[in-house]
Amino acid sequence: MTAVSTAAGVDLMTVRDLTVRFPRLYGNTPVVDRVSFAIRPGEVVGLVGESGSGKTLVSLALLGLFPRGSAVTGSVRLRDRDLVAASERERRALRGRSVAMVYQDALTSLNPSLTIRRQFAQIARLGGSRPATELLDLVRLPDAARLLASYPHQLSGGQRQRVLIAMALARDPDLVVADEPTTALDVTVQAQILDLLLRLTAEVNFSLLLVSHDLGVIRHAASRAMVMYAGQLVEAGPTQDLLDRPRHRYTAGLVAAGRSLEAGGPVTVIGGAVPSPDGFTPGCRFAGRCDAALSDCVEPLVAVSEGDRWHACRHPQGRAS
Ligand SMILES: Nc1ncnc2c1ncn2[C@@H]1O[C@H](COP(=O)(O)OP(=O)(O)OP(=O)(O)O)[C@@H](O)[C@H]1O
Repeated sequence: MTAVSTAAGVDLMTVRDLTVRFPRLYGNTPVVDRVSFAIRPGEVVGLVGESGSGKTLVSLALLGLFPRGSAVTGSVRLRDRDLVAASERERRALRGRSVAMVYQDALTSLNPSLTIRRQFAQIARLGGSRPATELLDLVRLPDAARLLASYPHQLSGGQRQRVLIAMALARDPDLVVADEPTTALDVTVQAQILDLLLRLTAEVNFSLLLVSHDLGVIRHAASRAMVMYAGQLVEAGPTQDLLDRPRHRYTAGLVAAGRSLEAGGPVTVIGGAVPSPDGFTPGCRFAGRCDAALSDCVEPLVAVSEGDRWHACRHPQGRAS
């Protein structure tokens, strides 16, 4: 495992040996296994990995969110506070203020029965330091009066995602965790939202952890990238180096899979790492092999080892044999 280490005292967030288990489900087998990295102020870091590799659990841990039934060890230090050791009350106080999250699907993240104005008001009650109109301006949403009076379903996907980003910035966080922030959007809107997020990191001055299965997004946006596989951080480093000269064979597989997809090549096999009482079982989460065409696939790109071979993969459900 390659840990990212930076000079002590400079880092904003330092994760050391973060391990997450679900004892009642998987016994002693961790689903996140001794993950260590650091994020510096103002830095954009990419986190990639196949479905089920642990990206979301790591992202949530940065907000001090630990799912029910999980047993968490290691440390997640935000400046001088350890979120793992902190009480739930302390974690709640830090959440949103120091670290905020932008989720993939704005439609489900926003409350469908409240106007955007009411949703901003709720955040203001939690201690939001910027008025809604200023936040909407920041995310380049014109016509604030009309927008604030709207319900989420009355906005376009891109507008909703901008609203979500505005809400994440309401309390001036030091770190924003964006979990697949553009995946649910049209391709042209994806690029706009990504560029907006990047511009805001400099303008508003926050660090960004960008979780994505899309290597193009990571290459474009992140100066440093980390790769997760089966719960472990298997490789980390400057993005360009990591993607051009991957050292870990999973990263090499992921890069090759990405190229195959870009070239419009066929998508062959789905795979994943399924935690079981005996440890991680490499293989498909749903079934064995699949020769589905790309157009039949519905899940984000993953790559999988099958012996020494690596494959471009998408969701094969219904097509697996
Ligand atoms: N609340 C939970 N209870 C039990 N197991 C969980 C829970 N959350 C995650 N897991 C398991 O932990 C592993 C890592 O999950 P996680 O959601 O972090 O993966 P991921 O890399 O974010 O995947 P995806 O890209 O599909 O979102 C998976 O095997 C998942 O089934």
